[in-house]
Amino acid sequence: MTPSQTPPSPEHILRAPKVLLHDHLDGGLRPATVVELAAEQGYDRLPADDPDALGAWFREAADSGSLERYLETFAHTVGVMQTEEALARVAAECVRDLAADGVVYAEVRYAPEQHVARGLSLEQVVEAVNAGFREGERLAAAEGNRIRVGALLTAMRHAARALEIAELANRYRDLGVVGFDIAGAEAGFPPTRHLDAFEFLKRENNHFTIHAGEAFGLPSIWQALQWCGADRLGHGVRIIDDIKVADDGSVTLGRLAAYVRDKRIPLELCPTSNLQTGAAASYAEHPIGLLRRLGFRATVNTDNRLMSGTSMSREFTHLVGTFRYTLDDLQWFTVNAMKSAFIPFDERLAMINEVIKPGYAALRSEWLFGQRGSVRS
Ligand SMILES: O=c1[nH]cnc2c1ncn2[C@H]1C[C@H](O)[C@@H](CO)O1
Ligand SMILES: [Zn+2]
Repeated sequence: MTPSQTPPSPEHILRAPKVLLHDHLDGGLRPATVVELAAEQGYDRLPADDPDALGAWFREAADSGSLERYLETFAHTVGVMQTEEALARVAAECVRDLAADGVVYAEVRYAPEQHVARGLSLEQVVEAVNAGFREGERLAAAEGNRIRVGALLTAMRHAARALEIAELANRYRDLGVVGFDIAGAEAGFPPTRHLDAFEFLKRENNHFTIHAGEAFGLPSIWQALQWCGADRLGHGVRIIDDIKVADDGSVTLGRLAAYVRDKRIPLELCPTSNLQTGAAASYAEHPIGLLRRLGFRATVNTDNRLMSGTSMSREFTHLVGTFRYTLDDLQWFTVNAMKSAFIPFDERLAMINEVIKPGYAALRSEWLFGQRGSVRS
């Protein structure tokens, strides 16, 4: 048995370099931080004051089988992220937590319009988060975990501020913001409501992803790609509805699924989140297994670490346990994600060749030679 035939250990999964494209800043707070920020800011609506109980509350409340109910839990995180100090703290902790989990590159998203309830301007929100990200990168490096983080600015699809947020993302381009997104309830809020924002970004040669094909199916994916011109799909998991597997195992792709695969459209898959919102019934039945086999540009993501009680290592561990994935598979997902990032091509390539591939090669060689550090002794 070689490392290419054996599922990796939890320790190897933790240390494997990982890339995360779909993670919400307001979905990844430490429970203890929510409690402390609520006390500092006089937020008195938390459902629990003890961090463990609060963490359990978020996971259970988000586990409803409905995206709309899942989204209700964000009132409590957004509720305590209304000052520059709170935003910078949450952003710095996010980066340190991701880095400690072995994430080497991440794009973290949030909706600036949700953080202005106590008087901050959109610019102040973006600058506070950026400052927190830079501080988190510095602290993580000092802890021995190097990571690079870019922000994605999200507009809420039920609101009407998408163009304004797209313009904001464009203004902060090269200043920490690498792209744009829309999120929120999908059914009843098609992405074409925000065409002006997407057309603006295309004219500016900027990048965006769209949450599509999570709670609603193919029409949402089709609009996101063919009307709006999304570079990536947030989730996109319902593309499975356009794939037929016959009893003899033969597979037929519909026109849209074929387009997604042929054009190498990145799918930001979030397995645990999908189980909670009812988009998939179990890890074993999650479309990621088939999409990986068919060679779609599939990536693995956390979506909301707090609401899903997850991390990149946990997502990988579930997949390894379910599909017997090896280090080769984890490298494949990671390289897919790095290829799909919104930073410049030469920087993506350098991350792949200088960080990701050597990182996986080192783990394989450790496996072959027995134990950590034994390669040269
Ligand atoms: O999985 C999701 N689908 C749609 N919207 C989502 C998801 N996770 C988080 N959001 C929303 C709630 C957050 O407040 C917002 C910005 O991060 O994005
Ligand atoms: Zn999401």
